[in-house]
Amino acid sequence: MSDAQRIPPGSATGQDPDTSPFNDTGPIAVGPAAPGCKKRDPIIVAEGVRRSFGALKAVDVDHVEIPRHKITALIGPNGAGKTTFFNLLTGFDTPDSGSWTFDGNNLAGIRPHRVARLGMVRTFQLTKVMGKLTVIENMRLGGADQPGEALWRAMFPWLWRARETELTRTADSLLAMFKLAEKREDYAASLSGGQRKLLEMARALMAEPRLIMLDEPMAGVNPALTQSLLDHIKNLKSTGTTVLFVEHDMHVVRHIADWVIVMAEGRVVAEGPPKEVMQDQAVIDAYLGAHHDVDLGAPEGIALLEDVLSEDAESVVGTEDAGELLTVHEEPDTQDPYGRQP
Ligand SMILES: Nc1ncnc2c1ncn2[C@@H]1O[C@H](COP(=O)(O)OP(=O)(O)OP(=O)(O)O)[C@@H](O)[C@H]1O
Repeated sequence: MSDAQRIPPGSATGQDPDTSPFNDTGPIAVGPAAPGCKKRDPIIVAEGVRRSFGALKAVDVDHVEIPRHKITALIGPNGAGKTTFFNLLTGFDTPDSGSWTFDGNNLAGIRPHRVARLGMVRTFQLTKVMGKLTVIENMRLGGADQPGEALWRAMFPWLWRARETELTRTADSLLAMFKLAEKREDYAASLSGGQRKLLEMARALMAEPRLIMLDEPMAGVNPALTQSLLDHIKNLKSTGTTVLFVEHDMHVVRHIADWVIVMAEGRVVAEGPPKEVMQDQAVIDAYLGAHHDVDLGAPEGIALLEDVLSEDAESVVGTEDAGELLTVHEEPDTQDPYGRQP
């Protein structure tokens, strides 16, 4: 299925992720899963991407492909190079060598705002919302910037007003979905850490990305919001948006990821479907470390790991919000924020 058939993210509420046309369940990889394996339909293809800081090889990726219309988790121990890899792919940092394409476009050397305009948008581990702007002002800033917009605005102010009205309608619809409507006029600085994460994700969706990259979306999010954030991520996939996210909470990874890529010391050491990856010896050695004796292939092993994770303040495991993801959403939002008729 092509990206042209995508549904804008803001209009996803009420759609059942399990019946979405984008939920094709065929194999993701061509052949067996292995580090650097080829995908049937990759949206990102990265080749020989390396970045060192002094003697430290922070990223040393030979080849990796990110599958289109899937949720891919990038996991690995602290310092594995995950955020640096995100920074490189999105133009926030420059590699020593390497190339990568997004939907066939070569992105090496392309600056972050142009990467975003091409449809690849990211959020940050430490949110970058503008504290001195209100929530709605932050949202409007995220709207996809149209070519020649400044000129447009100066010469045809009435056209700009129409565009601003459209942006505001989209923003309000996304704020409602992310349960931030009541905070619309508040300064972003007054939001909790978790609410800022939601705002950053909602703002990223204003650009109607084809790929959204989320750096630790759950960190700092209160358990009451975690479930709805997980639902939003699943919903994005059902609208045809590809998701790549960095996450430490294995419970989250296991529940929402279609594919997992494991990094350690800058390299891709394993990849595959979540269940398989969590039984991989390289992952157990590199990532699960102290819990290497836990058998993740057995229910007892998983229960034991969940006990360990439940002691982690950021984990939803063991909280009342843990459990299966909701696939039925409260009130379907019949208003399309992009103004289209059903
Ligand atoms: N600007 C920088 N200058 C020097 N070293 C850096 C810089 N950015 C990252 N590093 C180092 O590169 C390595 C990879 O860091 P990175 O933040 O990408 O890891 P990570 O996998 O995202 O870790 P975490 O899970 O803790 O966020 C680390 O050893 C880090 O200290």
